Amino acid sequence: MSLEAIQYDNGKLKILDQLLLPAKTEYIDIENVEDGWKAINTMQVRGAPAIALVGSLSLAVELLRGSFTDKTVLRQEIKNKLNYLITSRPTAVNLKNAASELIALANRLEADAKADVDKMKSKFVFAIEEMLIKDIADNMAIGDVGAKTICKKDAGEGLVSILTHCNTGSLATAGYGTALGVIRALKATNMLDHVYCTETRPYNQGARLTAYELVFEKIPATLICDSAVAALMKTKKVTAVIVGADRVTANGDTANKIGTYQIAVVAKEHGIPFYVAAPFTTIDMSLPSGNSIVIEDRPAKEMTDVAGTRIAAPGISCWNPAFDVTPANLITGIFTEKGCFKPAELKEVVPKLQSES
Ligand SMILES: CSC[C@H]1O[C@H](OP(=O)(O)O)[C@H](O)[C@@H]1O
Repeated sequence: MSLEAIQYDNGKLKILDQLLLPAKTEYIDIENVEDGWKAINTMQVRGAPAIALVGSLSLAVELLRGSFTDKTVLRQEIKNKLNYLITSRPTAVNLKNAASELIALANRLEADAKADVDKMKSKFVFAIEEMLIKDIADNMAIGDVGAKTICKKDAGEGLVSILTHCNTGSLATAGYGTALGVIRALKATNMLDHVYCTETRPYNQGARLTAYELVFEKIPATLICDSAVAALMKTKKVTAVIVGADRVTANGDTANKIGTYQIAVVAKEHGIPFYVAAPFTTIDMSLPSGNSIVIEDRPAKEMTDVAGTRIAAPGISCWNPAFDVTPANLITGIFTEKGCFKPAELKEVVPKLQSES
């Protein structure tokens, strides 16, 4: 059983407070949208897919606690709450996509003369619960696509060693993970030799979360400093780099955790393939390139303090962007549940696949 970032059962929502990991495993109740917004904004829960799920589920639990007599009032309430939720963190596209789909669903349900307001609410909540189940299935498919691609193109005769950055596992999704899902799939097919995970300063998703997941599942792994990536590639075997994504634009540029861009540059220098793993809906065709992605700035305190103790010199100014953008020319392929695509293929394949779904 993997570590569960989200526990949802019949209208009750709990999240694992990831700010306390790995020292403490503590779940907190999410009873409404305000709780959901705060948990996402403070990064008690994080990871693009998990953010979308917790935001949507926080609305579901709030609606289940409330009662409505009018479908128009319910639809407007849903729209207001979702537009508020997407202000919690701007860069990852998953919550924005979920909000757009759920607002469109609310409009359809309001227009459905056969559904009264109670039926509208129950159908809306059921749709959110289905998102949770779909996320788990999609993650398994991403893992399968990634593992098969790497085994076919990069493994050669031997086992593979993978470098990953940040956390993209069960603590960032509803289950198997994205980049870490590919690693799990490689392990499951006995193709994995070793995993290197970066600390991922300043929130330390790698040291605190990815290392925790890898140790928990007895996956052979080594933690490295963010600054050790080039030396690792120069001195040890790295078959491929696999990272997650918060948003992929139409030309294949990808926003991901700060530090991803420099890993891609160093991978190019060493001739190591660089893959992105993400749900298909992370591809945002409305943005032509990475220049259009809003990059979230986080508080300086997340850099200057470690475990509540200040380590940076008082008075120093800080720049703490949560993400950076890796240009498409540094990306070998993008693993999604619908297949592996080269960045240059997106403009052609994405519209076709979107029309099929
Ligand atoms: C599958 S999670 C995608 C993405 O989210 C992480 O960012 P954060 O921890 O700030 O939410 C990181 O960029 C992961 O790659």
